[in-house]
Amino acid sequence: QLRRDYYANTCPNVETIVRNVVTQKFQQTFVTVPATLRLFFHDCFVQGCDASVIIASTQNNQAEKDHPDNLSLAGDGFDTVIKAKAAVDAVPSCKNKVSCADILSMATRDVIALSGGPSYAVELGRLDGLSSTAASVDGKLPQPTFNLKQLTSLFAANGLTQIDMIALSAAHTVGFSHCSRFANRIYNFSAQNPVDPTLNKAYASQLQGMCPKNVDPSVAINMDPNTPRTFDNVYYKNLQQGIGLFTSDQVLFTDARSRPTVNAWASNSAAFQKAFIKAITKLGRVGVKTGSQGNIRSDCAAFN
Ligand code: HEM
Ligand SMILES: [Ca+2]
Ligand SMILES: [Ca+2]
Repeated sequence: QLRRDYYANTCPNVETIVRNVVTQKFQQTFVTVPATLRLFFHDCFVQGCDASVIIASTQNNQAEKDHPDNLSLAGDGFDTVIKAKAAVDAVPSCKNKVSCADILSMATRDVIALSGGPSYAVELGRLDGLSSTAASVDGKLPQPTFNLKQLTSLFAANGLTQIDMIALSAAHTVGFSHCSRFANRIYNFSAQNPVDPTLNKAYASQLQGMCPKNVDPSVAINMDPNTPRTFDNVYYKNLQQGIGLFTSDQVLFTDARSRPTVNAWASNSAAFQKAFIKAITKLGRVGVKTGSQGNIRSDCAAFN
């Protein structure tokens, strides 16, 4: 029931308003890109794309954003949505007409384009959800230690195919990770191999240099060491070289069932972009709320 022209009558300029805010925020900090993109993913996989992840905790409710899997969501993603919402609501005819879930979908489309990724038309018409609990996040988000089967089944639970999963994983072509998320691959990996043998040797020593054993837990490193600020298919070229940061990245090349797709997209950026657009459009349809299942929040971080 999502439509491209959902706001044509109520707020015809909404896409321009959001894009202007996102562009301004992007000029202030590149972190806007990965932060917004990951926020969209973590929203859609928990209770659907309904901005439940943006709700702040209160005395009576521990919200999704305070679940351990969401604590590393960067503040700039939340800030982008809050600022875009304020700009939309500053237009009298648009006030309280556009959902936070749709603003996050538009902002995600915009950050992908701003960082060199594909442009696409975004579907609209999501309502904002009426609940957000930390408990509801349990088991809903993929872990960096996941193997192909685990990744595929979690994405399948959201109506996404293995191909969609491989395409969406390319989001790791931008952004940062804290050292703890892959430390198991560079220290004490197994009895036979102190370092994960699927990791490129030079990259492994580089990672050990940036993430020494007792590193400050706030240290974060680029996930794509080659083009960290460009949304591109270098993600797949890296995997071919053993330069996938997480087990869940590298397994896409290590596992013979997904390797052909990685190889195809490493050598064909247009094919990757097409698959990515298809997959992120499907991601945006997950668990969409309509009618009495949701509403339009006046403050994205609080229920009305
Ligand atoms: C396939 C399974 C996935 C796993 C296991 C996974 C796991 C992770 C982990 C552990 C981090 C590092 C967080 C930190 O230490 O701060 C991360 C970062 C990130 N993830 Fe994923 N992720 C997956 C899929 C996705 C998808 C589908 C998207 C978006 C479409 C996405 C977007 C991002 C972005 C943009 C970052 C960087 C965030 C930043 O720099 O603030 N990830 N992911
Ligand atoms: Ca959600
Ligand atoms: Ca890149």
